[in-house]
Amino acid sequence: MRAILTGGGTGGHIYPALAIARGLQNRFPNTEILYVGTNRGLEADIVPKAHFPFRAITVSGMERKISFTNFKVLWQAWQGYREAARIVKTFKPDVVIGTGGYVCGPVVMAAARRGIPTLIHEQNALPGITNRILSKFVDQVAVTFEDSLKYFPGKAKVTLTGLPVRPEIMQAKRTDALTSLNLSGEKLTLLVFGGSRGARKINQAMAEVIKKYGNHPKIQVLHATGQAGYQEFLHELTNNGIDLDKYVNIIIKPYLYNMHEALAAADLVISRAGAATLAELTVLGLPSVLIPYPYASENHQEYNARALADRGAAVLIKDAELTGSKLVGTIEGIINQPDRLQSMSRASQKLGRPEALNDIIRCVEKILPRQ
Ligand SMILES: CC(=O)N[C@H]1[C@@H](OP(=O)(O)OP(=O)(O)OC[C@H]2O[C@@H](n3ccc(=O)[nH]c3=O)[C@H](O)[C@@H]2O)O[C@H](CO)[C@@H](O)[C@@H]1O
Repeated sequence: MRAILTGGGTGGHIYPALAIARGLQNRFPNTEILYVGTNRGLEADIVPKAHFPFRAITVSGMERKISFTNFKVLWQAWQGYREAARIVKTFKPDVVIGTGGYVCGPVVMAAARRGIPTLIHEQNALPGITNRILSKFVDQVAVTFEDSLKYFPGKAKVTLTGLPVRPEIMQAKRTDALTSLNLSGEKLTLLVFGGSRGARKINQAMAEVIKKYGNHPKIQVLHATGQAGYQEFLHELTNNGIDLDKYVNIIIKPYLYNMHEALAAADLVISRAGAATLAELTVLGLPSVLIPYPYASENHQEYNARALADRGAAVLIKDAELTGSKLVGTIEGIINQPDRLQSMSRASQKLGRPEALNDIIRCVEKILPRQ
């Protein structure tokens, strides 16, 4: 079996593609993978490190208004299409799988035009433009959120699969995680982070939360500021008269490399609303306060957050409305009613899709020619 995976720009498109590549190799031993991306996207760095062969094509994103740059982009798209068509012709894949981002366009189109089975995976509740266009040409569309089904009208070929999460996230044990993170088993754990790069706005609001819960007998906080915001946040705390050395129940880190343990230890999560984060929260049935990143393309994080908030699994706070006191008030409103925490947790669990990877692989099987 030979498969081309394509998707790129940000980690949000690349990690699902890598998970699917590994899933295919487990299901079909001897699967040969080729990953097609661009040299400018993060995939050029991440994919070779994940030990998959990588080929780059020329392609870049359109501006959303008519401009000279767009003519250049169209010319590049045509070049990219020809490069993709050559790669598809020589690699002779049995299936081509796209996970979003501009680079998917020419690669998946080139395969579809040659009659090669194609599948795309959409991570967000509001689908990206490339996937919306490609959905008209591919054999299967796998989606993460029920809310995005309406953007893909060809029902027969659209399947709600969810987004694969890292295996260690489902395996981590709470008691081991608490010990490893130096947290207490007697306190309620608030886990706070702002997506993989952190979020300044969330950090700013957290100063008040830390002031409120510093040395609280029943509550502890694990907060990842993002690498870039760490020093600034520590200064902010000092300026607010907060001396972290005096608080035994507050842990501040630049980044959580052991997110599987942090999630296993958490009772309530405060974060942005990226698709991977939400897949992790729901697979574990974690309740959350979500503050969508407002500058994500077409504000898609708000749609992701609403998919949870509308079903009672999360409380949504708009970034523009976020203040320290609003965050404290929202947290208090949840943790002071034990029933609410539990009902949010049950609603979150209902949305979790621990079988996401297997379901995506089953979609691939459906379109493969009979062996
Ligand atoms: C800013 C932006 O446009 N982000 C988009 C990007 O997500 P992006 O990949 O930036 O963000 P996600 O929330 O999807 O994932 C963040 C990942 O980082 C991990 N993590 C985070 C902090 C930390 O300290 N340690 C750690 O391990 C989280 O567990 C999660 O697995 O692609 C996703 C899928 O298309 C979109 O839904 C997001 O909106």
